[in-house]
Amino acid sequence: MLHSSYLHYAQLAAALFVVAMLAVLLTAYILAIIWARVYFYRRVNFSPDMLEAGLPGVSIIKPLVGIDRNVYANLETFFTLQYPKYELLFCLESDSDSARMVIETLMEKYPAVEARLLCSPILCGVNPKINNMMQGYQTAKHQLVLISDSGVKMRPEALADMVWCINQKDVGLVHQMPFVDQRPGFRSLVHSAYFGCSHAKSYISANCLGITCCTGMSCLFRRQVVDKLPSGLAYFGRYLAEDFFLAQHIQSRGYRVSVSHYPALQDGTGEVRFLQRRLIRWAQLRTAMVPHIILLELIAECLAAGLLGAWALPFLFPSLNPCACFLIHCLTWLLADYAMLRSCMDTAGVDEKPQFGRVEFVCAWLLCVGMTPLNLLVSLSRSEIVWRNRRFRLSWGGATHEVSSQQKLTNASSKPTL
Ligand SMILES: CCCCCCCC/C=C\CCCCCCCC(=O)N[C@@H](CO)[C@H](O)/C=C/CCCCCCCCCCCCC
Ligand SMILES: O=c1ccn([C@@H]2O[C@H](COP(=O)(O)OP(=O)(O)O[C@H]3OC[C@@H](O)[C@H](O)[C@H]3O)[C@@H](O)[C@H]2O)c(=O)[nH]1
Repeated sequence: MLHSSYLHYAQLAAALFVVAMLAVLLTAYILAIIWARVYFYRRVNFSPDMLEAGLPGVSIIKPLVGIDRNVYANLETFFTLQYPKYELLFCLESDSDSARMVIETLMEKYPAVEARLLCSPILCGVNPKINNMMQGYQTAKHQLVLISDSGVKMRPEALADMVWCINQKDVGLVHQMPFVDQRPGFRSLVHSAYFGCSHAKSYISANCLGITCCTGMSCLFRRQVVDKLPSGLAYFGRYLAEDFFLAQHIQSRGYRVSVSHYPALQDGTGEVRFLQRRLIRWAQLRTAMVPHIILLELIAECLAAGLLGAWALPFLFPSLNPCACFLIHCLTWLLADYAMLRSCMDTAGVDEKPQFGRVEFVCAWLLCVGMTPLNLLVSLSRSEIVWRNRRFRLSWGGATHEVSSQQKLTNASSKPTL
């Protein structure tokens, strides 16, 4: 008797906790949607003083391996940036890389843009992206450095925006929230539904709470802060999640990390299974660095939160039907996700009209809602990370070692710096 009343009180407490948690999640989600609607695509103007003093130069490092989808069109956007002073540093892992021809064609088409092609990666750690970028970093002329992944497209005004953000008080790093270039097709919609809904919700909430959450696909930072480390950017070569540690380092030096008004436009036309592999890899990185985060992510997802709600609400209000609670929860989540996606799109500009229908969106959304918890669970079951033909093993905290490499740095043995 005593035992069953304890059980009842424990269940009551758990149900109240779940309902309170769902209310917090919903409120946080609504705030994140409003934040995105107000913040993204806001036009900024440089102060006359700053314009008079001259805008700072930016060295843009583009690490490239092979040909990505739409590589020509995406890279071309870096030759047409509306910014007065920048250099492009294309970093290849070998001079026979297939991306070389594309870059040379673009360099010929835009001779006025300062651009260099580098093909001698510097082996300084396990992270192949850092190894590749170091050749550009060492020769970069400017104090502001932008790391920009190969598959990212840049709007003409985005670089100026990032420079404006980094010139705010105490800002040491500015990153673009990963999003997707709006293209027709179901694959692109799945990418948009993932990055514009579930990912945007976590990314924005974390950043608004002051939690370091920075993806290295597009981030601008002050070189002088990184160069305080004896080996500079090379220091982060020991981690696979160099972006997380870079942002942490910059914060530890007393600088703020801020989000650009323009999300990063990834290509998003790749196959869904590749997106899934990438998300599993990212989840593996997060698990190694901040293990408790995965539990939080799982319960902040639509399905888990819905199942918890479908138990807790009828427990508190026995007249409620669990199935109805679950369906209403999913519908609310779907509408919130759609609102978030629209907030991440430039509704007043180029993306004014979505290039997809409602039914298509619901299908893509269902796929993402099912895929996200599955990815998190798969990530927990794996001990090795595979990234572009290389296998790695992570230790708790994020330090990494390579298990095997099928694709060695071509120049590794011939350069004295390696
Ligand atoms: C409606 C509100 C829902 C809030 C749910 C918040 C739950 C998750 C909170 C933070 C997770 C953010 C994940 C963003 C995606 C990051 C993508 C990624 O994995 N990128 C990696 C590769 O580029 C990168 O190396 C990882 C960087 C970020 C890791 C995030 C660590 C956050 C640590 C937070 C710990 C305290 C959480 C307390 C939250 C209230
Ligand atoms: O072996 C490699 C792999 C990748 N890269 C470059 O690194 C960039 C990102 O590569 P991918 O697109 O494969 O990977 P992701 O988009 O998942 O990267 C992301 O996750 C891991 C983080 O360390 C990265 O900072 C982040 O950009 C590309 O520009 C790619 O060309 C290399 O230079 N060498």
